Amino acid sequence: MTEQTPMMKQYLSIKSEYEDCLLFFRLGDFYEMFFDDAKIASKELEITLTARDAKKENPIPMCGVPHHSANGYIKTLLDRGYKIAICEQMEDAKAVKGMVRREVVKVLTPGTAMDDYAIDNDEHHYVLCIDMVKEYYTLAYVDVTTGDCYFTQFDQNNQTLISEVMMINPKEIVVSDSTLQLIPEMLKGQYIIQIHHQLNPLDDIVQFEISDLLKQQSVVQKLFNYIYSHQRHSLTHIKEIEEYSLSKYMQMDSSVVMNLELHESISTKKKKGSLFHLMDYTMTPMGRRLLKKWIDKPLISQNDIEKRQMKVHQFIEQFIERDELREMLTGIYDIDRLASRIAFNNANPKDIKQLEQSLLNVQNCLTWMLEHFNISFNVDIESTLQRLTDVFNLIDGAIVDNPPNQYTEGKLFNVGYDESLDELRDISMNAEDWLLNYQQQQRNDTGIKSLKVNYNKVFGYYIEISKAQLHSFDESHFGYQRRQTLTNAERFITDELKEKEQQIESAKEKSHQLEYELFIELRSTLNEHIQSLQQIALLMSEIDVLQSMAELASQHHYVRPTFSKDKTLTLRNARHPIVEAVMNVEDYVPNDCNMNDQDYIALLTGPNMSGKSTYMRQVGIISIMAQMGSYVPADEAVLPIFDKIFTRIGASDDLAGGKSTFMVEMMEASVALTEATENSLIIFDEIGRGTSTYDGMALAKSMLEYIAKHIHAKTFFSTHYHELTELEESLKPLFNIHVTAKQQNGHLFFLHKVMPGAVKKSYGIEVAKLAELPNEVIQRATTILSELESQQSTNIQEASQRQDGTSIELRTGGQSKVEKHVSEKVDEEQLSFSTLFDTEQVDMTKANKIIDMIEQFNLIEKTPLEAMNFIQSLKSSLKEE
Ligand SMILES: Nc1ncnc2c1ncn2[C@@H]1O[C@H](COP(=O)(O)OP(=O)(O)OP(=O)(O)O)[C@@H](O)[C@H]1O
Repeated sequence: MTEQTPMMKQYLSIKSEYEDCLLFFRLGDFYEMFFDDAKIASKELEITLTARDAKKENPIPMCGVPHHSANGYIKTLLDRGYKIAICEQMEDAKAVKGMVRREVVKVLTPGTAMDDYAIDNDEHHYVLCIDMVKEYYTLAYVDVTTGDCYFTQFDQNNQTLISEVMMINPKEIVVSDSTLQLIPEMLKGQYIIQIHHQLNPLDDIVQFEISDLLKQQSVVQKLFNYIYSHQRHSLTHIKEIEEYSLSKYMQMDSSVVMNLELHESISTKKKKGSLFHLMDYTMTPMGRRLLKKWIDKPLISQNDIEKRQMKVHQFIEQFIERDELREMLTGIYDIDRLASRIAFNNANPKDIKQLEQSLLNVQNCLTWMLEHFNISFNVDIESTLQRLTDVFNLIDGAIVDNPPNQYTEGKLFNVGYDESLDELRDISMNAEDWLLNYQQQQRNDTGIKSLKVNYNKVFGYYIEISKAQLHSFDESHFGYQRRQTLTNAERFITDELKEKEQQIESAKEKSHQLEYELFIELRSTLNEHIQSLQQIALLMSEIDVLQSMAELASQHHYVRPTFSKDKTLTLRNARHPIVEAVMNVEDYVPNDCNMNDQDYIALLTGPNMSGKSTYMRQVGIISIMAQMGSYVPADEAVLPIFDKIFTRIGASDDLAGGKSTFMVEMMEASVALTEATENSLIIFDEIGRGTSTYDGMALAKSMLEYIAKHIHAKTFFSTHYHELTELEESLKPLFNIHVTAKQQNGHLFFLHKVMPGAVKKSYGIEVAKLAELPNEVIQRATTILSELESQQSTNIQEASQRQDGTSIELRTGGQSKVEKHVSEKVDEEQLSFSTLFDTEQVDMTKANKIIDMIEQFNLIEKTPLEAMNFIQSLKSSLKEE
């Protein structure tokens, strides 16, 4: 081992305390990285890997980034999940002999970084801690940049965990070693997971409101320990932890967020094309974050939903006042994040001034609200106005209009804010006049008209006389001392000038120091108002989201939905808001939808590309929008309140998790079938197509039967298995609908209109033709299809003949019809057709007779008792025959 230089020793000693971080080690104008850190950083940042002591036996790998442009590099590394320790020089290298003292000033992690460049205005930056307590998952998460903090717990169910984590979308997840084993692979593949080690008592760390009960939760302790170990800062700005239960909101499985494109478009993975993007007419970053939260957590209390609707309604009605309000909202900065910066002592003078400007605009908005709208909020507007006036006056009286970014540069405070500061400033301000006077006086004394008094950084103030004037000049006579000789001039100082210079310099220095102290003081006074600021931010974000919903409804002609008590679902002329928004409004074909507690499974058929997915998705999206309190894209909307939504749409692989398309499909279906209730909405798009036709069809059919028998959830089920449409005969709640298309002159036209009944034809080959598959393939497919179709009809004929002229369809169809009517009334499996009528002894003629009698009797209209009596009499009459 070669002996390390003192600087490398210093590096290694600091690095040993930050093993899990990339250490950005400040050397002059660069941050340097060494050893493995350098190898990682050079690869990730695509910068050159060099070596220190290249000529020695063991050169040290090294790379670096310029200090002034480090932010971009840091952000890249954070986005890729690295932790970064920033180590600065704590002394002026020129002023010290030997090693400069260096210290780590901050540790940045993807979820705890507070700097502007590392955070996205429109999104929360949550750090999420997951823990396991008995058979519960406990989750605690916080956004240190805004102070929002939440806690929830639920049964140990990995699907629920995945859904909830995807909804939170944390920047990093913190777990202990033991919990790591339980975390589903899918989450490990998608999120940055950090292992948590140390645990200090919570009391030493937090200084915000926290109930004793939550304090005892190990997940809360672990979360704040993790944050504290990186921020090393008191967490005064963290808002009171909001505890919620998943059942307080509409629950959506993880595929809903993706399939209904709540956050991003499936095809582009961008915000554009998502429901969030469509709905976003907010004017502030705080509003934007709240809108996202409302999309993720639709309400289930009708009362709460209607309260929001009423507010949206007022904003819609008063559109002129709303326009004014929107204008005023534009001038409001991110008060939540400004408040957090104040609490973290990293707010600069510009931040404080932005806060002041925001408060002025908030004041205007709230006064406007009081004058023109009659909307009440959880926070009282008048008392909020009073509190914000206090903070506004504080800043307004203190900081100048255009302050510098740094509070070490002076010129921050208004004249009159502090007497001593004014005095110090007078000295430097008056210096100018003094110097002009002094120059004039020297010119008079020496008789040299071109004499100048000037200043430079190295020599301070000096008197300059040109060489041409020097011959007639006796410097000692005037007490001039030579300072510097130039080609054309000589520079002097005098005792008087030196003394004045010291006075000016020290006044300047003192005033900077005083401004710095005053700024720190102002910041800590503002710190006492953090809670008020956070309340103001919450109120403004709510106003912003509500006006945004009003703007959305007005611009797109949406309607206010109502909620049914009897499980009716009626949509008239409903549209898919995102699809509609990207095409001409008149090109979109609106559709109706009708369901009730008797008919609640819609089996949807239609050609590919006709609009089946769009139709089903629109019902899901409309339900979410309605339960957010928003208006919806339809002419009329009556909806049940859904407790949960499940979707299985399109192909999605979980290759990272090692699961095939079909496996994912079955898992998603399984979640829906086990968790859905009669108040849920299930959207299944072509379930079963990932396997053989018969397997797929069998699975699809049995799922539909299961939903009808056990779940009774509102279900939309699209399929290309036309055989399934026959279920309408036997499965009472199921009804067929189809999306229309027409074939004309060999061309296929999509009409996108949803109509009752099933389609008889798939048009698969016609759609393939539209996709411009080679003509030869299309023609061959047409031949194969007609061969298959004639083969199938021969098989059916043969089967009928084998049954000695008895139609199989009639037999099975008839049997199930009886079973259905009977079981619907008596709901006992043992009373099925076979046990009731001993099938062995019922021939086809008898079966048909039974069916006729049942239909004549109109069993379906009767009470269970009447039904039972009728069946008993039927049985006896059959026996007698
Ligand atoms: N109601 C509508 N009005 C106008 N255009 C529509 C409508 N519904 C769907 N479309 C258009 O048709 C395209 C295909 O729709 P969608 O994906 O819903 O078809 P699909 O029947 O589910 O197809 P596949 O069976 O191949 O999955 C959409 O991208 C949209 O452009």
